[in-house]
Formats: sequence, C-alpha cells, structure tokens
Amino acid sequence: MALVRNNQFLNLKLSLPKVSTTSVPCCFPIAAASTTVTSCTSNTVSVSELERINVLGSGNGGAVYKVSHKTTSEMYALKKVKGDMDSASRNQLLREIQILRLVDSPYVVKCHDIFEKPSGEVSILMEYMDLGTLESLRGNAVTEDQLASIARQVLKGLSYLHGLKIVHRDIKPANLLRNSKGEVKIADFGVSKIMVKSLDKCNSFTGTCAYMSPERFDSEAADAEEDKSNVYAGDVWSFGLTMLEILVGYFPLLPQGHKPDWGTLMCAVCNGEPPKAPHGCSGELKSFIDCCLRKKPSERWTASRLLAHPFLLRQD
Ligand SMILES: Nc1ncnc2c1ncn2[C@@H]1O[C@H](COP(=O)(O)OP(=O)(O)OP(=O)(O)O)[C@@H](O)[C@H]1O
Repeated sequence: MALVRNNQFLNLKLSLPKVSTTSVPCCFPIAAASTTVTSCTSNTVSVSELERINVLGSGNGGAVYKVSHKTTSEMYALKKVKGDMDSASRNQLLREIQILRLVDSPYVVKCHDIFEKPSGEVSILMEYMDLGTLESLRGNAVTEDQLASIARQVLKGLSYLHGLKIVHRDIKPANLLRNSKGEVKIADFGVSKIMVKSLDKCNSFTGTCAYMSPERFDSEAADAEEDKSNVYAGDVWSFGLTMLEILVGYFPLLPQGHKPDWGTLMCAVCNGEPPKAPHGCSGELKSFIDCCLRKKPSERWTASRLLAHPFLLRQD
C-alpha cells in the first residue's frame, strides 16, 4: 500500500500529472510539414482543405475541433497538440500515434491522418462521433438492451485491442464516443501501451485513478499475486465500472453525489466489496457486472469471454 500512499496527490479524474516540466523540441518520426504527413487509412485529406466549425472539447494534450472538409462537407474531429511539451507528454503522444497507426477496427475511433507543423504542433484527424462521449448518457434512463448494445461494441473493441497486445489503460465514459448510427467506439490512446513481452508490466498510476482496478491501485499487493502479467484485466475492471455508471447514472464506487477523495476511493477499490448492479436488474446483468468487477484479475473475465456472456447473447 506504500505506493498508494505516495500517490495521494494524483488527480482522481485526470490522467497522470506531468513528470517533468522541461520543454524539449518536438520532433516526431513523421515528416515535418503542414500538409498531410501520414495516413492511418487510405483517405488522404490535407489541412488546408479543412474548415474549423467549433471546439468539441479539450484534454490534457490540447483541444479537439469539429472541422468540415471544404469540398465534400464531410465532418471530422481534429485534435491539436502543441509542440512545446515536456518529454513525458511527448513520449505519450508518440505512443498514441504509434497505436493509432496500428489499429483499424469498427469499434475504435478511426484516425484518418496525422499532420505535423514545423512548429512541432501535431494534429490528428479522426472520424467525427456526433453524439460525443458516453458521459452524456449520465442521468438518462438506459435500458438493459441499450446497455447490452453499448457493452457489446466496447468489448469487441477491447477484445480487438487486447488481441494486438494493446492495453488501453483509460477506459471511462469520457473515452467512449457514440454517433447517431448507434455506434460506440473506443477513443483516446494517450496513455495506452503495446505490451512487447508477455511479462511486461503496466505502470500502475497511468490513466484516470477513479476507474483503476484494485491491482493497479495497489501494485504491491498485485506483485504478490501469481497473475501479475494479466495487464489486460485492468481494462475490463474499468469497463465494468463504466457500464455500471451508465446504468445507475453516477460513479458507482462512491455514494451518489459524493465528491471523490483519494482515501475514500482507495478504501472502496482495495478494501470494499466490488459494486453490484441494482436490485431491480435482471440476473444476467447482475452476473455480467459481477464477472467484470472481480477483485482478483485472474478471476475477472476477459473481454472475449464476456462477449459470450448470456447478458450479451439476448440480441445481436
Ligand atoms: N472523434 C471525436 N468525435 C467527437 N468528439 C470528440 C472526438 N474526439 C474527442 N472528442 C471530444 O473532445 C473531448 C476532448 O478529447 P481528448 O481526447 O483531447 O481529451 P479527454 O479524453 O477529454 O482528456 P485526456 O486526453 O486528457 O484524457 C472529448 O471529451 C470529446 O468530447
């Protein structure tokens, strides 16, 4: 638990604080030009063809804009990250770019292109998800069938990523986007990691602390466990919490309306019983949440196994 205590300053809602404040020149392994640099798909679009419509949001790395293609009127999301970043943020962006180039799934937000300006500013052109994040579902009454449809798509995305040895490490409502076609996709690979060797470990305190699994919260205890190599199970815990949050309308590890503080959260995750689906839910949904939120990573179901859970087999 020492590591947990040492990390009390961490923001509960945001990604890791910056490790270093030293600015380094930004030089990515992509051609330095303000035109199209690298294509994640075959659709090549140049920055000069894009018109900014409005700001969609902003994260640690920079702002995301809704942009329109001047001739086709096609909408895109353009994430801009400034060049004057510290080395930790630069490495994070490099990892994100590496993963975006690798992935191609209907359950992961598509990256069309990556541009870099001579100033070092990097822009990532993505498919536009017009209904925004799953956070907007909070407070809406979500039916079990709707939840099953969301869960199925996110799990297909996670199963795909885990098959490529990619751990997302920041699954939460704010990183799952939806569109008016009923599609739900995984976004934001800012803290994700490709597991090179089978025994690679994940940095425990990466991502949003509130959604961290018990083994990531208390990595010393996890080290004592036999299955510490099961890094993918952390994504499943975060997924389970996210599904429960959408269902009940509030962050399920804390009482409704409770402002998260480090101590309460740590006790709830490491010492408390995992949260459960409410009484009125079907037995299948209760069991599904239970399979996602087992405290021991070895007992938690994998994303692929969850896809065959009875809760998700009721319709497809
Ligand atoms: N492809 C997209 N389509 C529509 N909206 C998007 C898209 N990508 C991002 N957004 C919006 O922009 C916001 C900011 O996204 P971004 O990935 O930069 O940051 P974040 O996930 O909120 O924070 P951080 O990266 O610091 O964890 C999102 O919360 C979402 O509302």
